[in-house]
Amino acid sequence: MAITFEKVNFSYGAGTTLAHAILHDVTVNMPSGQVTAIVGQTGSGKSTLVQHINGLLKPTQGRVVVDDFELTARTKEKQLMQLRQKVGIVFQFPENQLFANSVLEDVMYAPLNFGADKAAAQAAAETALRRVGVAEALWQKSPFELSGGQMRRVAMAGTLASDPSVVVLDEPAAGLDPKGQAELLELVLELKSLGKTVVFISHHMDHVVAVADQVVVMHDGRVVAKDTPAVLFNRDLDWFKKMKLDLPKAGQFAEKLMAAGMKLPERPLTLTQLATAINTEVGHE
Ligand SMILES: Nc1ncnc2c1ncn2[C@@H]1O[C@H](COP(=O)(O)OP(=O)(O)OP(=O)(O)O)[C@@H](O)[C@H]1O
Repeated sequence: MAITFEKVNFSYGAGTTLAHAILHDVTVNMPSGQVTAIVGQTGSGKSTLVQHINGLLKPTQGRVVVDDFELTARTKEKQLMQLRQKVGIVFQFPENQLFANSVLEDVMYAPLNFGADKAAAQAAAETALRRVGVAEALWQKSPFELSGGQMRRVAMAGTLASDPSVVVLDEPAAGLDPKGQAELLELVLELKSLGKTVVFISHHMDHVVAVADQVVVMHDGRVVAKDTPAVLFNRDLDWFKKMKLDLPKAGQFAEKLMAAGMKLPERPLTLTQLATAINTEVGHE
């Protein structure tokens, strides 16, 4: 499912004296079945942008089209269920997304909410928990007894259990160790191989190099570039400094991949290749 932003402007508190304009004339498309990474310095509007994809936020002006669904300032709350069935989102702070007494119950919520019966919801939840690597021993525990990395995986399973066509991940690598990061990237590639459209926000340029088909760069609420990683990371260093993006690390990562005999467009990588490359890059956020 393709996603298109057309001249989207967004202000928190629109129409009040506290209006705070965040997105300015954002026009960008995220092609169906591909992985789009959103990068940009902190506060550049990345989370605000992606929260438009499932209608958590609505454009103050302009429109967002997801497949055949059109989201505008006039879209009614009750129409949003249709959009939310297509789009699953995992938030930056996944603990805010967990609520039930047990991990399994938590992950069953979305399929139940979208009309699955209990047996089907449980089967979907179990498949999703296995896919994201949550051990069966944890399924009856309270989600709040888990580590940050485990909570993130449960939140991810909760999103995948209803089999959305579009998966949006807001900084999914936060709180994951290098092995977890490599597994996450592998999951992103697996979602792509299942035909899903994946949008992920990242501060890890190495992750972006590894899995993104295209990279959207945000700066002060505007989209300032949309390129393939190979084209983007060949830009002039001063441009990256201006955008406050950590290119040297991405460059080193790309060099390491190439030294290991891989060309940038040559993907997917294996889990071992990703883990090796990421392990040598530990130390940044
Ligand atoms: N609920 C809100 N009300 C008012 N302003 C907000 C709200 N949420 C975010 N903002 C402001 O919007 C701007 C963009 O925030 P956003 O979270 O979209 O940036 P980001 O690029 O995702 O940042 P980060 O990388 O730190 O997560 C920031 O100036 C932030 O202070």
